[in-house]
Amino acid sequence: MTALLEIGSVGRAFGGVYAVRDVSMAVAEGETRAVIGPNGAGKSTLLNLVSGHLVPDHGTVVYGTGDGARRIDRLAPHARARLGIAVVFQAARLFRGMTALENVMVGAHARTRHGFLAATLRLPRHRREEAAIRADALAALDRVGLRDWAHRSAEALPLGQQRSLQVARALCARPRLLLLDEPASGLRAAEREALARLLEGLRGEGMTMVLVEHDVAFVARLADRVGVLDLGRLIAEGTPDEIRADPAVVSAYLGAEPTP
Ligand SMILES: Nc1ncnc2c1ncn2[C@@H]1O[C@H](COP(=O)(O)OP(=O)(O)OP(=O)(O)O)[C@@H](O)[C@H]1O
Repeated sequence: MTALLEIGSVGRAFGGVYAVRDVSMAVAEGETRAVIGPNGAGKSTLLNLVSGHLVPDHGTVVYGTGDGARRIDRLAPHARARLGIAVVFQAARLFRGMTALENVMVGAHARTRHGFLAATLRLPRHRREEAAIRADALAALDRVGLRDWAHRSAEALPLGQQRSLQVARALCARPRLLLLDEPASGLRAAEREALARLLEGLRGEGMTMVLVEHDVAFVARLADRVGVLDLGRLIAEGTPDEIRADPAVVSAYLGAEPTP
């Protein structure tokens, strides 16, 4: 197995209390890895340690393969984004007053040389790049089923489609590693189904994903392997079937003893 992401004994405390404690995890290239656990288990904290929105108190985060593998745990989020790490946040971080298309185009600017400001100023030499980004953004919208919404206001979209829009924005940055923080939370059954299909499609294309979730059924369907956090510690790791049969997981996460 070639690991694309290797988390080594990371710890992060808030006010003296560890939210993530001594967690190690290797995610193979092309793998879909889920991280589950009860409220406050440290799932979002762990994801933020990978995205760069938090820096670990100790431990390492190594990203890349072969000669390209490097420590990223001190890099700022935008630097990690440039290396190919994209995030779909739980709360829709959409730019208000912008269309769906414009919101997705912002994602593509993470990988371009000139950046968003230069593009916004519409300097002549950026116009060609801008046209390419626009085409990419339209393709990403198409990919997530939102092509017809391209010119509508992003904030007018229902929650499920706002989530899909965030996936489109992340894809437009052409990520090598996609991090998703509770993507199914708050979605209605039909929206959840649409999202699961979209993520299954990405998985089929070999995208490496780390997915933080509450919903065990959602995870079981998508993940190659599942890590279970409880009180900041990784208490189990395995395939969805192994995890569901693990007594430690059943008692910690499902809050019940396994039935005999
Ligand atoms: N910025 C912060 N400041 C203080 N405490 C924090 C911060 N972020 C997280 N924590 C604490 O760290 C612990 C883990 O939180 P985290 O959000 O990572 O858990 P989680 O598993 O994602 O929970 P949930 O499923 O409820 O989102 C919690 O006790 C939380 O209160």
